[in-house]
Amino acid sequence: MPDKSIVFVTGNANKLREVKAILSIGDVPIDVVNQEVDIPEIQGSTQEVARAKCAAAAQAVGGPCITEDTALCFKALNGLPGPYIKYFMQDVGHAGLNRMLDGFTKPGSLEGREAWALCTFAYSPGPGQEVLIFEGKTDGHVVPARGPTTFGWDATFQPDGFTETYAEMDPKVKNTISHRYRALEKLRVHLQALRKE
Ligand SMILES: O=c1nc[nH]c2c1ncn2[C@H]1C[C@H](O)[C@@H](COP(=O)(O)OP(=O)(O)OP(=O)(O)O)O1
Ligand SMILES: [Mg+2]
Repeated sequence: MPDKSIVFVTGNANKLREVKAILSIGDVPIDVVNQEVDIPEIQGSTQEVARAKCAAAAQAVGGPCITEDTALCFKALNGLPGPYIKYFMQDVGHAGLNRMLDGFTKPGSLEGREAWALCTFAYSPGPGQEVLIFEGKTDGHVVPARGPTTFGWDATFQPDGFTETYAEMDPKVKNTISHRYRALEKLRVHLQALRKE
């Protein structure tokens, strides 16, 4: 890669902020340039959705790029809503997501409310070229919303090992344990190897 920047195709300003923050730290900081292009998202597994989106994004920008797909997966529902969490969140909100799990849970207990946040970064070297996938996962529970409701389902996801939801914790802490951070640590290795080519 001739320069030290990468094009991130996303329309989500919160994602962009976290990705910039995470990739700006480290031995070899990576500069992220945003292009906001509306890319259609297919139905399928998280990896199928991610591959198709990145391939279409590379066509749209005419060069190398990364895209990112975030899924929230409920254990009791065998991984659903998964990649469709955006539409569930929009239509039923935090309270509705909680209610979906009430039938699996004893009142006041976290048992049955297990969930994992799954982040799938995809990298395309350019239009028509093979897309690479980098995944990161953080386990936790779905809880009644606590904290600011500015970013998706952050207020309703409590990562394991913490008493705070993603929304309540210091963003710096979220960025060291999140699904996004874990996926970016893998992507970072790949991008650094490309620079040495
Ligand atoms: O760390 C997160 N904490 C809480 N909520 C989150 C997070 N990361 C994504 N989200 C939300 C945004 C969207 O409602 C859905 C993913 O959908 P997803 O298609 O990947 O995102 P998007 O359409 O907003 O942006 P993009 O232009 O990159 O496709 O989960
Ligand atoms: Mg999207």
